[in-house]
Amino acid sequence: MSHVLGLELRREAPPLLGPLLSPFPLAGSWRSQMLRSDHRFPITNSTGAPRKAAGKMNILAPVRRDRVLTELPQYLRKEAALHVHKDFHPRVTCACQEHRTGTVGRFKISKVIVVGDLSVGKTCLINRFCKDTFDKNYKATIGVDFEMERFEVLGVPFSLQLWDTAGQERFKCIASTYYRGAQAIIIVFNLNDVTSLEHTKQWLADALKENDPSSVLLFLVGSKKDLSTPAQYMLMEKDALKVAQEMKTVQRLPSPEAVCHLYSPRAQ
Ligand SMILES: Nc1nc2c(ncn2[C@@H]2O[C@H](COP(=O)(O)OP(=O)(O)OP(=O)(O)O)[C@@H](O)[C@H]2O)c(=O)[nH]1
Repeated sequence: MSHVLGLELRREAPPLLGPLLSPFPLAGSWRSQMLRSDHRFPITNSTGAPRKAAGKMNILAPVRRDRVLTELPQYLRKEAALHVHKDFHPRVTCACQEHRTGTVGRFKISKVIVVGDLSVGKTCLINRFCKDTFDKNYKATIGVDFEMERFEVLGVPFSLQLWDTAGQERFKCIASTYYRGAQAIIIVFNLNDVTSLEHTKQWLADALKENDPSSVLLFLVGSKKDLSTPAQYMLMEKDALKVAQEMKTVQRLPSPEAVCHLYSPRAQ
């Protein structure tokens, strides 16, 4: 199961990530950190004993069933859609089927960074997505954390790297070194804390220092919906949509991708 893979990855990151990341020039933060370090990560089994060297080792677990998309989900609102087509371009499908994906290689990997104020719910959002869990106890992220989710989209293997960054000021410096090479930025704010919404502009500005605004996808996500009253929620939604619009205009982001999602990992 891919959420297990996420945990496994942390223990055995370099051997697994090596072949995954090598064809992808942008997802370099983790890799370059590892390349810079002198550590050697032994390949071990669950008991910690080294695995036998096998001729060929199938290290990837099958893609989780709910991560196999046989058709692209249709958008609910066109203005909030990442794609408006029903299928890949025939040339893309053909190239994938014939393994002619060139420099992209066998795997397509996208890097997503999740940023936002302290305790807004970034880790919970990722955990709900990757492990379908929710922890009500707060444990601050130190520096960065990392999850990997594998998909199969219209028969094409696809992996998502999710980088969970710390919201605490003292870790900002470490976390920001992992911003580079993101294809998507998720900025989280707390629906019950207007200051966290105001701070999203600064989080975006910092993340865009390391990324190309013309190609990055942006999501503004409001968390802790279960803790707000309908009246509070309506007000906040209005403000959040305004901020999302402002972000698009100020940062000249490509239009439909700056979208506002309002979310609660508890309520789902
Ligand atoms: N009620 C409720 N609590 C939430 C929700 N999302 C997160 N929390 C709680 O808020 C606290 C902080 O959540 P985290 O996900 O750790 O926050 P974070 O943004 O990762 O925090 P940092 O790592 O410090 O940046 C935890 O106690 C969570 O249980 C939500 O949607 N509803």
